[in-house]
Amino acid sequence: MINELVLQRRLHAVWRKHRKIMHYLLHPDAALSFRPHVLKSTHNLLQRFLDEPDNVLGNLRYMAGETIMSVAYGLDIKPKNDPYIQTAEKGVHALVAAAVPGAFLVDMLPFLKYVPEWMPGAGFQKKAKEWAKLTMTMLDMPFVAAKQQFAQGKVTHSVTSYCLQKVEEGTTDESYQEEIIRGTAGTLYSAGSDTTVSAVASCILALLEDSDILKKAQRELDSVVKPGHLPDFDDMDSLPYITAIALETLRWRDVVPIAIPRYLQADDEYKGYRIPKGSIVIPNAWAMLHNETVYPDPFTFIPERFLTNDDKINKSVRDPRHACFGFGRRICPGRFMAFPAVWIALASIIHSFDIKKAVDEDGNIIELSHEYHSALAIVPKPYKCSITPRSEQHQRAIRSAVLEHEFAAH
Ligand code: HEM
Repeated sequence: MINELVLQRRLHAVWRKHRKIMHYLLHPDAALSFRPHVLKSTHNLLQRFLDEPDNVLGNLRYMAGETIMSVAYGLDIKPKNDPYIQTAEKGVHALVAAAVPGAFLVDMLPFLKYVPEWMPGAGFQKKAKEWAKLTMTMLDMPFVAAKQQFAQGKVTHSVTSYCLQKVEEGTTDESYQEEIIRGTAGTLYSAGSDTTVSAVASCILALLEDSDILKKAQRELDSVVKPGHLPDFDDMDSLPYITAIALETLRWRDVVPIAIPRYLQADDEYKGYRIPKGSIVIPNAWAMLHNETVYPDPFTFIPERFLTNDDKINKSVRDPRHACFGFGRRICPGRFMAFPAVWIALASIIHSFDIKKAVDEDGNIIELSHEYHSALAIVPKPYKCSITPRSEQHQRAIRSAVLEHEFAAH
């Protein structure tokens, strides 16, 4: 018991240090400094859709991976089969599988952890070892590369380079220890990749079901973005319908339907109900975001619910960000980067491509199953659709934006 308490305190202290660094580098103003990283991976995503239009989920994963690799470590990735992304994806899958509540009998029956590995049904122990190895590699590999880059003086703005700089300057702040920096960067990857993929992939599903929304959004973009250009963050205030689409996406298919469970450290009370110390409380964000008194017809994708009659964002409708990014001390520290990242990905895809349901060899429309992988963050299962550039000009704008990023890097 005492050992467990000591371990819990130690983990809590580490978590607080991670949060401190994340808060410092990802608060609203600081998050602005990562917008170039986000824009670059968004433009690369558009180019991937030109080259591999059928690989929707794969392309989105690559974009999210590229963003986080550059934000967390300042690493550039290869256009295909990047070893950092591949390693991180394996590590994240291990973490996701282990984090599904109740996926393993040992979650319910803790005494099972004492059962030997060779016993039938004790497969979780073997899995736990494999997963531990994958997550350690995921933490180490990009961190070692980022450290080497830093030592060679090739410094790109990132969470790791900022922290290593603090160490070099001789900071006495205990948060800047190698273990903590490595853990912080690794946590960003595991928390920030599937979540962004989920949001953008869900929105594409919604647009496939209602082509009027896509057309209306394209009209708005055409009236704001100059021909031959791509949307930018500066356009956000002029594109309320795109913002409404992003908000509706985060509400409609809430990425993390139930937030991280909490363990009550003291007795509490809610609406007359006593909640004793030691209880586990699980915030149900899904219920909040599908409450029909707040959001009428909650299972239908209706971006207009967030607009006034004169097409401005309606401040009197509850913003889904009050629930979709979690609550209290564990609220998503990446939220000030995450929302703009989802927004620019959606604006750019909608601006550049026509998106339609796919047809089979006989010309029949392939309907969508809307199936999701169930984990802490839900992600749509791979689906087929047709993504084609809206014109030659849109295609050229994508290729030249990607080239500009390449020139800027050299
Ligand atoms: C649409 C995108 C995203 C959504 C919907 C989302 C949502 C969430 C939610 C609901 C939580 C749990 C909060 C709670 O239990 O109260 C969380 C945690 C977290 N998120 Fe996000 N997130 C997104 C993107 C990101 C990004 C891009 C990053 C990193 C740059 C990030 C970093 C984190 C971290 C590190 C945690 C763990 C916090 C902790 O354990 O204290 N998230 N996120």
